[in-house]
Amino acid sequence: MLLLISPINTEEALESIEGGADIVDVKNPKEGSLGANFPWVIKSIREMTPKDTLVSATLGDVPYKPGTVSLAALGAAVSGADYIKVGLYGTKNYDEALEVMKNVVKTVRDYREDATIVAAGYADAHRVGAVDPMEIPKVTASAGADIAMVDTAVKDGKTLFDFMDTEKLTKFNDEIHDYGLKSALAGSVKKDQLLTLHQTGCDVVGIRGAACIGGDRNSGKIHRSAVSELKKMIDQF
Ligand SMILES: O=C[C@H](O)COP(=O)(O)O
Repeated sequence: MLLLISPINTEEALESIEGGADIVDVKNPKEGSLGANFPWVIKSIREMTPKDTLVSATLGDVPYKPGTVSLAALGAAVSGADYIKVGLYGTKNYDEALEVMKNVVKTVRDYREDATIVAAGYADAHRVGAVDPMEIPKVTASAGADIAMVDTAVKDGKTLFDFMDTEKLTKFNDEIHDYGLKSALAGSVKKDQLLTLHQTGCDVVGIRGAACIGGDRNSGKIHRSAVSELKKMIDQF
């Protein structure tokens, strides 16, 4: 299982890198769960990150506007993101989510064929009217994307496991693996939940809060000691 850490600026990116993150995921929590950061922040973080470490960028909790989202995806790719995450927030169902993802895939592949494209749904989709997370593996495969992800839309202390139990998470992971693709899971994940996530077959775990001093994704700052503790735990599995 790979460790994806979500910094908001170059200072936190350095802590993520020094702590041993496998993927440095540039994010802007002020704009939501998968809030987008600015192109120059993505560019600076790509420049400071070792070449063999992937840099990811979130496009935001996106609306059902395939054109707008495609342009955002191109912006992330041009800024140097290797890994592009789309939060399928404003898409209410499979068809809408697929339409957005197909256009993102076409846009990004046209610019950079080897970019990794992530379709992210929300475990608590019912709270915001978004597409059912169990549709995400099929959306990912049908759109030609690479990774099916689940995060939580509302960061109010509830974790991924409050909305999806291990049986459901295992089903999600099995389904995306059956397509020959990979899974990523996030949602206020705590260090004592890592083993369970690994056991469900998760390929990438996404973390911000638990990598911050004090464990708060908004008021805290990512620190290398917290990142390396998470990394050491994962490496033991
Ligand atoms: O992509 C993963 C997210 O940044 C997870 O953030 P969180 O651990 O604060 O829920």
